Amino acid sequence: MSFKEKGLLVVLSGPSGVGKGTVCKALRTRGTRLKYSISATTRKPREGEVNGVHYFFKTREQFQQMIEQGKLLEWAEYVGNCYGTPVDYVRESIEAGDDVILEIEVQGALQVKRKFPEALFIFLAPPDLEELKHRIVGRGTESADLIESRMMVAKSEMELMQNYNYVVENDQVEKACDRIEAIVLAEHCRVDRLIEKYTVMKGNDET
Ligand SMILES: Nc1nc2c(ncn2[C@@H]2O[C@H](COP(=O)(O)OP(=O)(O)O)[C@@H](O)[C@H]2O)c(=O)[nH]1
Ligand SMILES: Nc1ncnc2c1ncn2[C@@H]1O[C@H](COP(=O)(O)OP(=O)(O)O)[C@@H](O)[C@H]1O
Repeated sequence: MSFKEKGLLVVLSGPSGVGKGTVCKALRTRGTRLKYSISATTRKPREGEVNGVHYFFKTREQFQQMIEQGKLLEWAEYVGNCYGTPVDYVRESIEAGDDVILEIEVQGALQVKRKFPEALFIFLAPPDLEELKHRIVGRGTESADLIESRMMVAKSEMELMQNYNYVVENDQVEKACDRIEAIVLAEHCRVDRLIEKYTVMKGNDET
């Protein structure tokens, strides 16, 4: 008998503006074998964002209903808006043996850690806080007030990086992608070795 390998849940987290979205997009372009969960949010769509592609855009009432109906694996309020991960997509993909990546903020990542301790937690870190601010300003999607709020949150989020399995510096997008791919591959090898070990043990038991 052999054990069926489930997919990995990869949680990529880190402060706003560090480059989570950019790195995930680059991983997709490379064709890295990961499925991307689409979050629900009460934030208004930015220009060019499409419902069901970038986010599922919800009203506060609809979001509250999702929480009450247990439809979210985790959720968090972040700079005045709610964000959450629909649970069904994650569970079904993992059961089917597919790896899933969540690109979420730090509070949500801590909730996933309580529910899915076996997930792989990767903290994406900026080279320094000056560069982080530079990236948020450069993106041009936030007002001055919101930039300051996001920087305040970022500083407290940086203190939580010790809760993660890995810290990946996003100095250059392609290098960050290489590091993430290597971490996922190493985790698969580790799980493969464990499966092999337990399959042999079980075989010995049965003889
Ligand atoms: N907890 C949680 N955070 C999320 C989720 N989806 C997105 N986020 C995070 O919410 C924060 C704000 O997202 P957004 O408004 O799209 O801004 P941006 O990611 O900084 O461009 C980011 O740190 C996202 O990673 C989710 O489903 N759950
Ligand atoms: N390694 C990098 N070097 C320079 N700029 C980057 C890097 N990664 C991302 N950026 C830029 O930083 C800004 C924020 O990136 P984004 O992916 O939106 O961050 P997040 O999803 O973490 O909020 C974008 O303008 C993006 O082009």
